[in-house]
Amino acid sequence: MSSRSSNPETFGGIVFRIWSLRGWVKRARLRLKVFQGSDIDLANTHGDVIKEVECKKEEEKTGILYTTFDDTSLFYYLWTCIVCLVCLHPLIFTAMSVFNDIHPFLRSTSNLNHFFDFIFLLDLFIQTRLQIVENGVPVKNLRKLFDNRVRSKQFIIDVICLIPFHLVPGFSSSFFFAKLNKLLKCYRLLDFASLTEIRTTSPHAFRLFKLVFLCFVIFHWNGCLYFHLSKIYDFELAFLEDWIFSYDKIINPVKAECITDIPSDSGFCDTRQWNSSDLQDLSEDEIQEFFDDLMPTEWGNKTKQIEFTNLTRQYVLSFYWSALTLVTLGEQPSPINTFQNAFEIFDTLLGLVIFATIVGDVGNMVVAINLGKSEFENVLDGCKRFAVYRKVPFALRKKAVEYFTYSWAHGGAQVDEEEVADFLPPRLFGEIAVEIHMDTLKRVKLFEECDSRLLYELILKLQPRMYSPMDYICKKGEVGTEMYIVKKGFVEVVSEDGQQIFVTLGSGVVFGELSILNIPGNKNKNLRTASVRSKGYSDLYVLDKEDLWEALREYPQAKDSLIEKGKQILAKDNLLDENMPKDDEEDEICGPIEERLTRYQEETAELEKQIEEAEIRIRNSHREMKMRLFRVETNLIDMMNRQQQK
Ligand SMILES: Nc1nc2c(ncn2[C@@H]2O[C@@H]3COP(=O)(O)O[C@H]3[C@H]2O)c(=O)[nH]1
Repeated sequence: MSSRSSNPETFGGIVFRIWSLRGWVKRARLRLKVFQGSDIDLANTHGDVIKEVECKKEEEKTGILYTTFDDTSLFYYLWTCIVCLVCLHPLIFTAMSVFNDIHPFLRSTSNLNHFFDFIFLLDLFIQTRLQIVENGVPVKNLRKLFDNRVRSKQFIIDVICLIPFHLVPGFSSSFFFAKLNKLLKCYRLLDFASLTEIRTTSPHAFRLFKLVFLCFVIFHWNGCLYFHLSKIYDFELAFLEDWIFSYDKIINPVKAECITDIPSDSGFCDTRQWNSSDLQDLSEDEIQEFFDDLMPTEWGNKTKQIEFTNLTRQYVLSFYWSALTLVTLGEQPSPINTFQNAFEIFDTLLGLVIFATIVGDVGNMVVAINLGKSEFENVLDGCKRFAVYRKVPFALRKKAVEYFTYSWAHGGAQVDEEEVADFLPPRLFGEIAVEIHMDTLKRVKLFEECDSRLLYELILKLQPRMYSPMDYICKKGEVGTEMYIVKKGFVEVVSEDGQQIFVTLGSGVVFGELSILNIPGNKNKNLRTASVRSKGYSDLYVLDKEDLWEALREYPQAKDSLIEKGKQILAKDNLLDENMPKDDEEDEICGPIEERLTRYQEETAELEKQIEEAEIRIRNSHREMKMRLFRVETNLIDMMNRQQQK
């Protein structure tokens, strides 16, 4: 008996031990993770490593069966365009099925539906292979992509869209209900919009198109709903109720033609002035009688023919009613019963929202389109006000205004390069800058043999600047602080009084380098050796002396080659004295000793600050480490105590 009763106890004990051991392992792993911080990733356990290797193997497989799609690729964009075009079919024709005259067309094109379903099916497949980004890396593993898609809401929508409701009894008789599920696929239009937004170079035009399209869809559905309601009310009542879609609107123009054929003795000769309001006092039966008696047979037949034959007219009038109501322009026939009132109220509210959205959106777009221009105009106005306030001579004021006009016309003020540079990562902006400026820099003879890495460094430091006609860029005898590269236009090297032109420099030429290169033997030292002025409007790149030297410090060979070329120019002008004692180069580059001392002081202060911060960080992490160690130790002791107790 005792052995029997001890058995369950032993079993329970074993289970308990396994359970507590599992708990301990779990906790220990968790603590290890906390202790080790983010450096150790527990996902790299044996099982996960095997999984990852399998994933990698699968990703490496090639061939059409293993293709995945990148949502930023051109292929995916074009495919989205195709799907969106197919989506337009249910979006337009589901609502239009309220017009009976369109049914023959819908029946004749029913074969196309299979093709559209095929496109939707293919889209569902492609979506299951759409790459996702995990930890910044695109995932290409098919199983992962499939699992991810299947778990998304869009997958459910895609599946619902593929249900063939036209085969389901009860739905098959109505095009509207048979196609209703396909409308869900219109979420792909949003995908198309966001993809286009990224790709387009005319975002404002696209946003305007999007707005117009949205309005069209809302007007379209509202117009079709209005026509459907009129059908429910029965069109004949339109003679009594102006609100309902009236054939009168269709018939009147044709009626005018028919009336000419009506015999004068038919008692219907005054029909030219005929108006539905004349019949308002009559009952429905009386109206019917009136028409049965008075209308000539020919006219009656013609009216019947017109009924439901003029689809375009029906649609256009319904759309027109819808657009007028939704943009709350008014002047629509008044509703006469509660439902019509409710419908009108709903439409008016919807219209107000749409109207507010349109006005707001269009306003924003116009502001965005003109933002650059209005900012530019503000600056120009400010400049004019300043010139008037400071009594600037008319000729100078004119010159300033002309400069503004030229810089606007040549796109200088339209793009804020600094804003773009701040937003983009430095490397990427560097690549863009290289692409833009390299062409000019390569044409510069001075940089012909320069290391391409030096050119890259220089490009990032170039500043664009524009000069007006006859503007002096530098004057002889001034201290040189920057050098220039002509991007566009011409500059003239002239004598001090500006009367004699020595040489005219065009695109790709460098000037102003002699006074900043600290060429040994330069008689003018760091002073400009000539005056330079802009011939017409000229676009220049400006390179600061400090920036040039900072770059040259890293590339001594390039520095030597630049100095050698400078020497050649100076020798040509007899401005080079090889016997001149060599200045302390450091002094020349870095400025006078006081300046250098201030700079060193600033740099030391900055370094001290950094060291202090680093010390604080080390102390904090030390304290944290100690606490973690303490916790681990306590846990280990607890655990060992518990083990001993057991
Ligand atoms: N002195 C001189 N300078 C020239 C000539 N052609 C172009 N320049 C440039 O004019 C610049 C004037 O300023 P810098 O002396 O710094 O550098 C000079 C040269 O880069 C020339 O024939 N003589």
